[in-house]
Amino acid sequence: MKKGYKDLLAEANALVEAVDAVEASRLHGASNVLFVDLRDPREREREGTIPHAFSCPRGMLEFWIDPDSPYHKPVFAEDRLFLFFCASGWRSVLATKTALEMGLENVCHLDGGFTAWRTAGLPVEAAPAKTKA
Ligand SMILES: O=S(=O)([O-])[S-]
Repeated sequence: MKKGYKDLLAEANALVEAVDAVEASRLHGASNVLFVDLRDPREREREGTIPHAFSCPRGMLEFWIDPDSPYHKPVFAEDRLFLFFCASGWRSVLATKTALEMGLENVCHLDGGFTAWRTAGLPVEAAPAKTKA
């Protein structure tokens, strides 16, 4: 392996701002902060999510951020702090590094992810499966 996952994580951790669950809970609810849930829909349905989190499956991140992409989501063009989280913090630190490299300046990730949030006794809401219209 030219560069393994540990190398990628170390590089990202050196660059990216991490917030712990308590710090994240202080940011939660502020209108200029968007919590971005990178987990897959099945993880969200099984575990629930952080209230009002915006769901962006990790695989779509680059395409939803880039305004030149046909899949762009305007929410990523808003002037906000984007707080990325996943289950335990690996996907989110890599995703946050990517978001920074793409030009989003106001970004951080939740150290320990949703697991740390739930373990801290912070609020969780159900994330029901989307029903087809
Ligand atoms: O990417 S992960 O930390 O949720 S396993």
